[in-house]
Amino acid sequence: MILNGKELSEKRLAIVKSEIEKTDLKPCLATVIVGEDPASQLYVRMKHNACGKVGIRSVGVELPGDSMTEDVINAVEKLNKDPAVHGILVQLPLPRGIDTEKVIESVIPEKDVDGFHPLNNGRLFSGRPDFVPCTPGGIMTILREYEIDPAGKKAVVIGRSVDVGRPMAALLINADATVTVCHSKTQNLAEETSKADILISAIGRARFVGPEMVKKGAVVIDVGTNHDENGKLCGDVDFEKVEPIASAITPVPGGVGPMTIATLMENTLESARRHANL
Ligand SMILES: Nc1nc(=O)c2c([nH]1)NC[C@@H]1CN(c3ccc(C(=O)N[C@@H](CCC(=O)O)C(=O)O)cc3)C=[N+]21
Repeated sequence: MILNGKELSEKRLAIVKSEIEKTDLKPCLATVIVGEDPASQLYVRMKHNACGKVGIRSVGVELPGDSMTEDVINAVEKLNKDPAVHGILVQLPLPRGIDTEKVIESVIPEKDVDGFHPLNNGRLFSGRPDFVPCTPGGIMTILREYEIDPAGKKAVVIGRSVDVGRPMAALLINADATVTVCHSKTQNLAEETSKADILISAIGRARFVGPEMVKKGAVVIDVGTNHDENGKLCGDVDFEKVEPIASAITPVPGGVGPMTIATLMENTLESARRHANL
């Protein structure tokens, strides 16, 4: 079975749209982008497009690539204080030289629709999540909508990043899975991944996960957005070879990526609701 993130994201976006139309909420997402990385510009554009589709207002702050940490924090603090702004997203990665942790901590947790602030992280890890990071949040929505219950299953996450691997592990723990987190220092990765009932790959290497790493009947979730040697967009998983042995698998494109954006819209709507005490 192919887990159609594109289709599911459209369904979720339609729900967000109708919720906004039903209320007189005027949700607003602010994005902050530093420098001119074309991939980051593309992602931010996609987020603004999604806002436009569902009726979320969006404002974009663009700072030069040679900005100092303080400049970025100043921009964030303006948005913190602006009552019309409900969500703040600082596009990552930030240019080298900028203290990413400091910038993330400058976003007030109430507007942290990315779920990257340590307070929201801590809440997630203590089992009382508030804003959940959009990629792992979107993956949990995929699992729920396709009625894949992680409870009691063995889940293996490859990657331990703050934006994907770590919160993914926390969400799966909260959903009663038995969770293993693998990373660059893991010895015998294939031995670990082959035990997974649910395998989540967030490595960032084109077609790295082959069939020898996957148990027959496993659910395979591919977070990778890579380009292969021909410049073709592909995931971490060798889809052609893994799809036949998986019971369910997300494609790239059209899997996790669109769900990331849909979850960002949901988080922004939720923030606007709270702001209005609805
Ligand atoms: N503060 C912050 N929050 C993020 O959520 C964040 C970020 N920084 N930095 C970069 C990553 C990456 N990311 C993606 C979102 C959508 C797709 C997506 O929709 N991809 C399409 C394909 C798009 C294409 O054609 O390249 C798909 O998979 O179908 C991919 C990647 C959000 N990120």
